[in-house]
Amino acid sequence: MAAQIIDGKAIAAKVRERIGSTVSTLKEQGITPGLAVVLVGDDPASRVYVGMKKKMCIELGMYSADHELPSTTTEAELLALIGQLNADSRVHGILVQLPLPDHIDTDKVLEAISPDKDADGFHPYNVGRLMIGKPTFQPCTPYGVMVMLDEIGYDLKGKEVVVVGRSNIVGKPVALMCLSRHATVTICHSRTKDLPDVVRRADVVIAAVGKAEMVKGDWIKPGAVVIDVGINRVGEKKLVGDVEYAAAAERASAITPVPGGVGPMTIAMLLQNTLESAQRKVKTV
Ligand SMILES: NC(=O)C1=CN([C@@H]2O[C@H](COP(=O)(O)OP(=O)(O)OC[C@H]3O[C@@H](n4cnc5c(N)ncnc54)[C@H](OP(=O)(O)O)[C@@H]3O)[C@@H](O)[C@H]2O)C=CC1
Ligand SMILES: Nc1nc(=O)c2c([nH]1)NC[C@@H]1CN(c3ccc(C(=O)N[C@@H](CCC(=O)O)C(=O)O)cc3)C=[N+]21
Repeated sequence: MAAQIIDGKAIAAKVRERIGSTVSTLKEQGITPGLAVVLVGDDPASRVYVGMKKKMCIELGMYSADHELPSTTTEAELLALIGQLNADSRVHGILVQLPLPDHIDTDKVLEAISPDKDADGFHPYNVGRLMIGKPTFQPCTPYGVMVMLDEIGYDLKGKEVVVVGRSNIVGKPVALMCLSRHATVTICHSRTKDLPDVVRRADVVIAAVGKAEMVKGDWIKPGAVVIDVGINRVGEKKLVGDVEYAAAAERASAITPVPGGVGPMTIAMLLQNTLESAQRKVKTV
């Protein structure tokens, strides 16, 4: 049976529509949710993402503040900008696009962002909240994966989830979110033994490795759900995921495509986090 294709583009559009109407209500109360995006250097892919974020912010009626800095920006200059954005009452969410140039200490920068404006959910305070099961800002990509599973009505309780990849921005947080929904979770990485056999146990496979089509179709248990977070450029223009899509789609019950899967959800959830931040502020003033 052909797999259901989980249309991230369509689900993201739905999420944005909901955000848009809540933004209108907030504006009537005199609050415009605002997102600041900081880009250091001129990585072309980063530029594309930053452009998409800005466009969507404006479409939804949010305030958008963009800061594009040269790659020669010092750590002190970047920290000073973050200090300004922390203090700026128009800004409810701050995102510093990663990766940063090598001469800048990424951890230091992420920790400088006020935890109550941390739209990426990367600050140790928010990571800790997620760890103890009391999330405030949830990292966008894993949050988007959860919304996709909700959208297809998939209940994780008691299911075997195998996450391939253990990064702080995808693998670890997505594993914690599945755990909090009562899945039995295995996290794999570059030193995992017999990866194909581990993946074969999975009711849900979440691939976040960054290696084109490394998860093979015949590793997928028939009927499993496949979430492909990977974005790999092959050749000039083509994008592929971390999963061998065509072969996996023959066995899976549902699968996310690349492009048009998890990627668009990430941006939608960034806007959602900014909105939630503005809403929390309304409650405290
Ligand atoms: N769709 C979206 O919105 C987003 C997509 N991405 C994409 O997701 C992918 C992963 O990103 P990210 O988490 O940042 O990547 P990282 O490079 O930070 O992490 C990759 C992980 O994969 C593991 N790994 C590498 N090789 C293997 C292997 N042969 N077998 C098993 N595990 C392996 C690494 O293991 P170890 O820890 O042992 O080194 C590491 O834990 C990338 O393609 C990225 O572009 C990322 C963010 C958002
Ligand atoms: N502080 C920070 N937060 C991030 O969330 C962050 C980051 N830095 N650095 C880079 C990664 C990557 N990332 C993506 C977001 C959207 C798509 C996306 O929308 N992709 C489209 C394709 C877009 C294209 O054609 O290039 C899709 O999958 O359909 C992809 C990747 C966010 N990241």
